[in-house]
Amino acid sequence: MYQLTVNSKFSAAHSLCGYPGDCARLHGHTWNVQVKVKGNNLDHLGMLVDFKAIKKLLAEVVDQLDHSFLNEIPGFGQDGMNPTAENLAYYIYKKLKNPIAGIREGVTLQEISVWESPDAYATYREE
Ligand SMILES: Nc1nc2c(c(=O)[nH]1)N=C([C@H](O)[C@H](O)COP(=O)(O)OP(=O)(O)OP(=O)(O)O)CN2
Ligand SMILES: [Zn+2]
Repeated sequence: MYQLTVNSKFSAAHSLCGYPGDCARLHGHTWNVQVKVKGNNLDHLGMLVDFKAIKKLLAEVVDQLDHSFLNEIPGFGQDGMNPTAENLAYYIYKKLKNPIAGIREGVTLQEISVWESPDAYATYREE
């Protein structure tokens, strides 16, 4: 099995609804995002998939989050999920699962990790 990893980041504000502390107030982070893709077979170039293809798909999602107020992004906020690192990892996973699978047969999205700070991150994968 081969595994590819691509990293990106974005800056965004959020507030955690119901949080019993200062994270309920408006504040921001530079969020680091990591995509892991897996598959068993390489193409004629010796690639699982071109890193550029993963970077392009990730950029499409990240660009929508960059310099946003996450609570206002559809799927988050009062009628949706609290914008925690866990829920951001889930959100990005759901956005990327099908596009990644569409790059090439046998290639699947393995997991998404989201860092809220250098010391704390959450990972979502389907098991
Ligand atoms: N499991 C989670 N716990 C927390 C999340 C989260 O997304 N998932 N988020 C927060 C807040 O967003 C908070 O802003 C982050 O706080 P923290 O990691 O503590 O970062 P700080 O920069 O504030 O560091 P300190 O060491 O607390 O000063 C909280 N928890
Ligand atoms: Zn926060």
